[in-house]
Amino acid sequence: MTSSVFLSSPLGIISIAASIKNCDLGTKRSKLYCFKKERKEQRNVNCACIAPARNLGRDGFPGTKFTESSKSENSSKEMMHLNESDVLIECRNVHKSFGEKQILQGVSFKIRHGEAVGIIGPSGTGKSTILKIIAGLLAPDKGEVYIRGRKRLGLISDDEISGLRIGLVFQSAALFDSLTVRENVGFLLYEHSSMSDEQISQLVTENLAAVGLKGVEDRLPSELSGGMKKRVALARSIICDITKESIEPEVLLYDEPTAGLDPIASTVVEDLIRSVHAGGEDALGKPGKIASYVVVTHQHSTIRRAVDRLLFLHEGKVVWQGMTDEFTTSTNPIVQQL
Ligand SMILES: Nc1ncnc2c1ncn2[C@@H]1O[C@H](COP(=O)(O)OP(=O)(O)OP(=O)(O)O)[C@@H](O)[C@H]1O
Repeated sequence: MTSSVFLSSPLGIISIAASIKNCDLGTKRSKLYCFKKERKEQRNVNCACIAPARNLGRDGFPGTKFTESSKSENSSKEMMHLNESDVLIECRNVHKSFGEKQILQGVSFKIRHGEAVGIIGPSGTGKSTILKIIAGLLAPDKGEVYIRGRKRLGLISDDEISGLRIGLVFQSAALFDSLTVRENVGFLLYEHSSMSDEQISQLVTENLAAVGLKGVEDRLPSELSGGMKKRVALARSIICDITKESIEPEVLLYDEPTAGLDPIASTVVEDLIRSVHAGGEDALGKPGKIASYVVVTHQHSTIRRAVDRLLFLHEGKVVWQGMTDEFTTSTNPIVQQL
């Protein structure tokens, strides 16, 4: 079993994309090889993501007091999950600091097979950081991350064995500017599969259709709307090598997938997130393939439409968790302030 983490960060991408213009562009594969080489050299830049300001300030919860009882509040439905074998990802007592700044201070939670989980909380509380730790882009200073019961040591590498694919979809669609939609969506397959260009091209078309896009394969990202870019990013995260004998389950991590979209475009993306999830149905009427997903969001509509269970992160800790319906009906003062 092999693991794969597909990630694209908002930082560094533009300079990398610009630099491939200097490469000798021949076939898609040589173009992408050249692109990958540049990307590898700048990987440290890619991983150094600093989240821009969001619609909630750091003091978005003035006067909020988190009591011990609220900290320990757990959803009764959450507690009903007793089967440990369906846990795909577990964070146990995760700590992370940047310099003197303590960001995560003992975060613990589990993501189970089939779940649609949202991570909410004030800006700067470490939501994106925990996604990057799950994805293996950042290592915790203390605490552990378990992938299907196996402790992950350090950062993820292409050779690491985990039996789980983890995809990370950043808030900016983070498409490679100089690559066409086809090359963006098929990127991993051109790089890591033995599929022919024609097979990949067909699969790209199918996956684009699954997110409701047709006839955009030859366009550059600059020729797409914001909502279309997010769909392309989604297609890129769900595509996989269908020639492999066994395909590992995939968990998708979305970092503010609807940020910057108008309400209608947000709804489309929220429904797409649902549709590619197991139990959902994509735009072609086929069952979704994603085992579980985690969404970091500030958007109420995303919480309502795309998520079943919520983790509330505050000052580096999970201070409340529960099902979405409990969130919307809760009389808990912490929840009410969102
Ligand atoms: N690579 C890094 N180096 C230094 N500081 C960082 C780094 N990554 C994140 N931070 C800092 O850690 C804190 C948490 O960042 P993070 O992006 O995880 O917060 P967030 O909860 O996702 O915020 P937002 O809701 O605004 O996206 C911020 O103060 C951020 O500036």
